[in-house]
Amino acid sequence: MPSLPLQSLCELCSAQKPSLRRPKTGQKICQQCFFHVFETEIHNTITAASLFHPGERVAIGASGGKDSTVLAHVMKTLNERYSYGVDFVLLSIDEGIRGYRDDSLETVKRNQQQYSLPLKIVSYKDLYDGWSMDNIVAQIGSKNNCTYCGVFRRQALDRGAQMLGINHVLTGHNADDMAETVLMNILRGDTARLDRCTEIITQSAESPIKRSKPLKFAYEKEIVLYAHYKKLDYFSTECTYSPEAFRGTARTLIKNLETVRSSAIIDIIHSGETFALQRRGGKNQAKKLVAGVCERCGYISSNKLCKACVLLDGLNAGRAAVQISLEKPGDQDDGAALVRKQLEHLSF
Ligand SMILES: Nc1ncnc2c1ncn2[C@@H]1O[C@H](COP(=O)(O)OP(=O)(O)OP(=O)(O)O)[C@@H](O)[C@H]1O
Repeated sequence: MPSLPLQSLCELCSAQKPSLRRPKTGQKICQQCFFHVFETEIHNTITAASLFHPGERVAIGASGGKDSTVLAHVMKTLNERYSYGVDFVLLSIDEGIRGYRDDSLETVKRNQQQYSLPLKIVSYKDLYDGWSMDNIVAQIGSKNNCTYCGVFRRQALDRGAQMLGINHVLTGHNADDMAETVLMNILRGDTARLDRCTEIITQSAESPIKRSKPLKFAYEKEIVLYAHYKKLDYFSTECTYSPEAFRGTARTLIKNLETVRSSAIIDIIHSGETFALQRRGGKNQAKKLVAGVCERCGYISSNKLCKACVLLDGLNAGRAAVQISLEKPGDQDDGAALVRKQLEHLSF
């Protein structure tokens, strides 16, 4: 029997017919090899960063979307395959967005059964004086709502983890998200954030909880393919409230770059990781945060009030505008903030 031409076999195993072209490398490979390389790359990311230790309890931030569903599936698979000895728990935040989060939480509840993992759901309403995102948008409109949601969700994930006695939360941020963030920080001239945005593990003085991103090098297109071929149960509707325009523009740019050069996503992350940022004589050095507690809610904060309580004060007082500086120490002299300061000192 004549042998098949080489290109009609999987470029990795040379045994099976290829069923897809791998977005990250362009290789034509079979489904089994795709599963294997996708999972193994995540395992390598985990071991290179020593992300877990045996006996550790770790929460997976589970939104029901493709990224965190794939994350939960792969973490369970690798934990069993490589005996990490980690005790995983699904942790979901209910922001209170009707027609979006209520439906995606139903998906997480099914995932809980499918993966036999415990699930904890924490809601904004319970944590924040009865405010849900639907109520917040009804009061402030749809313009700044992502700011509220971001501050509240970050703290809610921490608080949920604390309720579970856990100090490590995984999120499903992928390589595309990370490349977008690098690009946004460059475009904003935000060198302080640029310095740390590619780190796989982050922990701030404002939180006792460690965050990590095991999908940091996983391409979004591969996550979608993996979820599709594994027939994972996930929720694919976008949030009903307005997305951040700046991030959306950076996202489109990344996607366009990817179509002409598939390695662009990894290349941007690599650049972000290896930039040597020039320090300006201590001017750009981060002020040391002194961790204290919020006078109002008692949660960790480096200011008198934590960011969530500052926002809640505004909401409870019926103010619409965001009265909060979301800058981190060291950011003050960068980009737009720097231009603003220079303009303030101009005299005519
Ligand atoms: N409501 C939530 N509850 C728990 N974790 C969340 C929630 N929203 C976001 N996360 C975590 O933060 C990560 C990034 O969230 P983002 O809002 O950017 O969603 P995404 O990129 O669409 O991810 P996904 O596909 O998992 O929804 C998610 O993968 C998840 O781990």
